[in-house]
Amino acid sequence: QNDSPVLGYSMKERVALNSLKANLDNPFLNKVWIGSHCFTNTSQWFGVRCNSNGLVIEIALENMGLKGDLRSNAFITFTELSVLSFKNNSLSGNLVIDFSFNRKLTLVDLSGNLFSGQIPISLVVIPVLEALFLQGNSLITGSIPAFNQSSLENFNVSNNNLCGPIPKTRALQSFGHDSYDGNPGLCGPPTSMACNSNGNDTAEHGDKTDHKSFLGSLLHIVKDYLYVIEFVFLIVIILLFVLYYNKSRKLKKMMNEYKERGEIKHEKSEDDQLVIAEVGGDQRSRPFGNNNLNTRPIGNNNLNTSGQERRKLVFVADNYGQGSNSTFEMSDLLKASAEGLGQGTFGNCYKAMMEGKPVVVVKRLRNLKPMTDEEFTKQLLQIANQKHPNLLPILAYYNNKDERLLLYKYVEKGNLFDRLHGKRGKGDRIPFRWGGRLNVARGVARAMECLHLNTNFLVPHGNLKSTNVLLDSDENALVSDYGLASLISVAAQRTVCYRSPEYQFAKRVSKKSDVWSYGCLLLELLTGKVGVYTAPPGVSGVDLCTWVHRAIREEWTAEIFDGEIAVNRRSAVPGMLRLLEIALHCVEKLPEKRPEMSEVVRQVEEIQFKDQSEDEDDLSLERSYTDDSISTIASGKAGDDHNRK
Ligand SMILES: Nc1ncnc2c1ncn2[C@@H]1O[C@H](COP(=O)(O)OP(=O)(O)OP(=O)(O)O)[C@@H](O)[C@H]1O
Repeated sequence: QNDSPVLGYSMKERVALNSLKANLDNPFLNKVWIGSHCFTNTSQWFGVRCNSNGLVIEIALENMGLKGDLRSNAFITFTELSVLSFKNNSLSGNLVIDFSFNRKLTLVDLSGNLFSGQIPISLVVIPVLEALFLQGNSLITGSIPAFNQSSLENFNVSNNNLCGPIPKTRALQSFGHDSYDGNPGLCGPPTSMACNSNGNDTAEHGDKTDHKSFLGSLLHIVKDYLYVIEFVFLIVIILLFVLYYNKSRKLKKMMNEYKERGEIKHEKSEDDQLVIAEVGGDQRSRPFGNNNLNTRPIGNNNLNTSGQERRKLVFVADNYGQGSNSTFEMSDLLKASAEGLGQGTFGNCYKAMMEGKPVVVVKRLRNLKPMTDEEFTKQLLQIANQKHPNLLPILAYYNNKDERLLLYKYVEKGNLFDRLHGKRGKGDRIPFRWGGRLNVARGVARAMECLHLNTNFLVPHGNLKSTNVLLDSDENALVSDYGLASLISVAAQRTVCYRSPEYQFAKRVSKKSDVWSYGCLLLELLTGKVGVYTAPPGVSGVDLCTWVHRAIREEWTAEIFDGEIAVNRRSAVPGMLRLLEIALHCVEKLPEKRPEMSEVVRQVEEIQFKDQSEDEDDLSLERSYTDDSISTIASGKAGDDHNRK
């Protein structure tokens, strides 16, 4: 198979790519898929990436209006393929693709097409599959195969025509109903549609697409429900009785404990649980819950983790837990209106608004690795003890056996991703100029240096990206989510953003992978382009490293910098070029070639910012970009691959 060492690519893969090209017959691909598709780790073919052996590891052709179908054997040659994405095209035909030779696939995204047929069974046996997106094809039918890879972190088959019960595998049951919504024939948890007694969905077999048959089967459900309703009622009564019995027993025990310590004040159950509505499509405000925990804020840095303390909000930030306005209790939080902010790697985030209290953000942690309460508290306090003006402090945490929450101040100006990419092309966008971006680059570098230098911490950030950089009222950077990668399972860590090349092998985050992420963040700041790994659903991004290297190599130099900073012209160009050089140094393929964060801070701080008003009318932009400076960067720091041409 591997004829790559001699040629720099595999001949078989070349034949397969050419056959894919012929099959898709897309004018753009026909034009640009020429020459060698790989030369060791360099690919000039749009959407194709190769590894150092010249084998294809990624085919990503997204949002290109591609038509036609994908042959069943289209990918069997690509044994090293890790990422396959055709999202948001118009591909059709039966999805009988054979993936059994693609044992290294981590991401398959065929969402937003017109595929029909069943979910390929060969995907079930891919041991490292982390993400499968098939949503929005409308025509995919049949049942969901029993995916159960422990690596599977993202799964979405919504808005198709799937049917039958959702297999009760651990992996499939771990996703929310939104991964399955829009399939009228699917039943069983996590959907709210019950399956009938034959194990089939209540809407009969989902292959039937017409609404009439669906309505007919709905009547059938109602009939079935009438039969089981008495039984359910009986079960509920028994459960309530058992719950009541348990609760009163625990209450008695707790009262006795309090009595023994002469501390009895309130009568509350230990079992009171926090209930927070999950984030759904509907992001309207709603109350967090109506439980009434007996909680009170404790003083600053009160780190007592006894059983009683565990059920309270523990305030860990400076200036919290003392001032009358800033303090609040879990009961205030439970009464707050909550607005979903998003679903991230570490859990869901909510904005909580309490009457007369500061607005806070609650992060409900999930995917935590197994650890005792004490271990959790210890690690969390290590994170909370990181103090730096560019790190978003943790205000408080809540550690209960079923629920672990982190609380942060709500940062009004939102995140860097929205600042960079939001409202583009709209009249109300406030331009994000060079000075502001340089300030953010500096702030983030300092925050990362602080994390890397603190010998008591020594946990890398692990998930640096533009949505984890928040902007305070003066647009200073506040890095968030630092250290949380150390709390989550290794499987969940695989979803971290901006995967560095060595991450593919080591599967662990490190200081050097943080440096890589910082370099990618700089490229996002400089180009104003959405990175492929940070792109939210429905937005396509580019692989920033590949794109910038290619732009330098092919001398599209005037296109590298975002138009909004390009207007700063003469005064800014040397600084922009220097920052680009630093970014390219940070994204060196070999981790040992990347600089330490303290070196990066020194270099970024050396960049001088001159008042841009000096040269507002300067029209020498083109000249600035076509001078020798960019080619110097290309031949110096940007790595070997762009020197080859
Ligand atoms: N303290 C905060 N103030 C304002 N917005 C916040 C705050 N914390 C998080 N956000 C925003 O809430 C959204 C969800 O955040 P969250 O950290 O859960 O996910 P993420 O950053 O998109 O992904 P990940 O979990 O991988 O970091 C993001 O847009 C983030 O910028």
